[in-house]
Amino acid sequence: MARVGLLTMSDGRDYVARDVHDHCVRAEEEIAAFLAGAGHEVIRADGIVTANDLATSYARRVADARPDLTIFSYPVWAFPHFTMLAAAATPGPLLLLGNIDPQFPGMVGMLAGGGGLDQIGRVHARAWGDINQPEVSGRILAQVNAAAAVQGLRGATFGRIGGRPMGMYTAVANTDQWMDTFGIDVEEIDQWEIVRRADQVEASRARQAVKWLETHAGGVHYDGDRLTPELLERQVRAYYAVRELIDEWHLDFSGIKGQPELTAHFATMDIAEAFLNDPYDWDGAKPTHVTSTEADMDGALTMQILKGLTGLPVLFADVRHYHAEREVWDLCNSGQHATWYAARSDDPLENLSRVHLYPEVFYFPAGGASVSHFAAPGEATFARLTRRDGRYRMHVVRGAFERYDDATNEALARQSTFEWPHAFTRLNAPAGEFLARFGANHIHAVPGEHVAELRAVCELLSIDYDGMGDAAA
Ligand SMILES: C[C@H](O)[C@@H](O)[C@@H](O)C(=O)CO
Repeated sequence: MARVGLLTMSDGRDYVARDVHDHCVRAEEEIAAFLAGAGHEVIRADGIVTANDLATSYARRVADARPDLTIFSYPVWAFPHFTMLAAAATPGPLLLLGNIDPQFPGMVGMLAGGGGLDQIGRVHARAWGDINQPEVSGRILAQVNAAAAVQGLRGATFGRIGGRPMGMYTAVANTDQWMDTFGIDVEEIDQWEIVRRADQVEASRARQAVKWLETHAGGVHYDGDRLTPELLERQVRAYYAVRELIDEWHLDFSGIKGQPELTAHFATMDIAEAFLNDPYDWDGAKPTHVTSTEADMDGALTMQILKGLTGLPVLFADVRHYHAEREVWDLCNSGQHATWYAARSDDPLENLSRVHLYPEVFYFPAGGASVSHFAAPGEATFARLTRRDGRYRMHVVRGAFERYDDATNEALARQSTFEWPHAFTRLNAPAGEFLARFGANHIHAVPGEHVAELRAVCELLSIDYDGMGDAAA
């Protein structure tokens, strides 16, 4: 649910404003009803804007409610300086909405206002037409969702637990640039805190959780070495330790370095990361907390934006392999995929029934469980924030998760790392285009179609939109 401000621009001549007043009010009521019907909170101005001082005072009053997006509606010709004054009093994202009604020159009003904003370099979005038309309502809702996701970043705090892993430049972002572009602060927290606090977690809590996993997971494959009940308990303790850090440091999203210190000498963070990203754990339902593997900052930020758009758990994966003969990617992760992706069910037990906990592989001598499953099939939107020569861009590509019969899934997974989670994926972009341009080793996804929203997010953040394949259009 977003908070949307709504102002209607009109004519500055009292005798004209009077004659078009009812038309303006009807148009505003229709927009307000549409937005409320879509589940959003609407903050309407105290009246129709028919004078310069009202443009400022009405806009200030609406801005006081800190809307995620403010819509300037143009059902009739409107004096353009009203737009400029109202925009000056509107700090947040702006959408100009023009009608397509030949009887009333609302389109002229929108273009004159928009042209003025362009002249001063004020970023704004535009929509036009009959709000009852799906392409129009869809464009408006994409802007509303994008604005809510972007505003949701402002004032947030990222918890960077541990530093850069394995020399991974793509995992590290510039904190000044984050504050300037996204309004996000970064807390640097030592991984030692996980080790220290894990020790203090009540044993019974850890045992209870392990019991739940043993009962409900598709399999817990203890081997008496890399995966034992004690190691699984340690991973559960680490999960609770990170939950404590999130609460105490007021973290909105996080990343955990893991390699090599924890994965060599403590345990992997796979259980922690999987269930932090999940909308549940063994204690019941809970909000998801975006947590990136390898403390990947721009990865976590991409996930936080995708969560802001959908409210859903978000996938974090390595771009591990391309099966050219199948034109399918193996999006696997040396860390975790939220277990929700195993069946995308509201019933945690249905998801868990498809999850297998395997002993960690040779990369991770400290051991623990890897959280393995094959992502359930379905359409999805894939995205990743990267930087080119210091400038942010958002790679966006459509695609779909695929899952095959057990034997095929296993055969494909054994070509990479069977024990890790896999999302076999068909992308709507040629592999050559993708590999030539994709600027990171990690990719993120959410179910459904979100290309228009991501394009709007890039406009609002003044970063480059880099659509691939059919998302380029
Ligand atoms: C186990 C390896 O170090 C992996 O973590 C590495 O290949 C990556 O996934 C890097 O993103």
